[in-house]
Amino acid sequence: MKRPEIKICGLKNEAAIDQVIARGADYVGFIFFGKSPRHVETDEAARLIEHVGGRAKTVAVTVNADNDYLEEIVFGAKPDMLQLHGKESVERVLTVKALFAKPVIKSFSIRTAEDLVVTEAYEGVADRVLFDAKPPEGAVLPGGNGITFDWRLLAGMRDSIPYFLSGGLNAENVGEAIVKTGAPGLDISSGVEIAPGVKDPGRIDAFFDAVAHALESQTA
Ligand SMILES: O=C(O)c1ccccc1NCC(=O)[C@H](O)[C@H](O)COP(=O)(O)O
Repeated sequence: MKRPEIKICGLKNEAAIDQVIARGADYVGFIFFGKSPRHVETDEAARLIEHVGGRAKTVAVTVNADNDYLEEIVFGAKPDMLQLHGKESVERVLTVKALFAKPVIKSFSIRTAEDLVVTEAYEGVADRVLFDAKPPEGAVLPGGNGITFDWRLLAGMRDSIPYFLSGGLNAENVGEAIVKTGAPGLDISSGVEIAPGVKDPGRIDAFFDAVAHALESQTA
């Protein structure tokens, strides 16, 4: 089985960035959403992205951001990619790509099979898609809620589109997620934290160890 690409989201300091990259993260995500405990200001993100220094792809995660905010992020922080984690339409994704010339990851909230149907319209429009769990009613955050969805819904997705499986992944369940979905990408945030917005070295190591173990078991 091919090793899935791994994206660690919601990073806020150099030590956690260095650790996840050393352990093999392919993408590191920075949250630009004021209500999130993982939010980073643009100047802070610029420093962190400079610190990454090309060792992993850097992703700016935004939620229904307007052009002014995207411009501030793109030119201020200089991420490699934009993640659109709100209710951005196909047209909005096309506009963002045309205006800012950055690859786009479009996120979707998934609970039922119908939630996946709408994502088809974005094929060939978004560069990658990310399937996250639908937040609970009344949740403040559209992502980073640490909840899973029914991975069986992804049956048949294996080859059709490069996607990240996201939502509630952690060291305990990532092996099962890999086996059940064969996802080409995995995305995790709160599963490697000890408190909202606080990444934990032990949990980061446990997560990467669990991924390695699952892949070894597959090839054995
Ligand atoms: O993580 C946040 O606080 C967040 C806030 C607003 C929009 C998106 C956000 N996270 C985006 C991600 O890509 C997370 O990694 C994804 O939702 C999975 O989070 P988790 O279930 O905690 O692993």
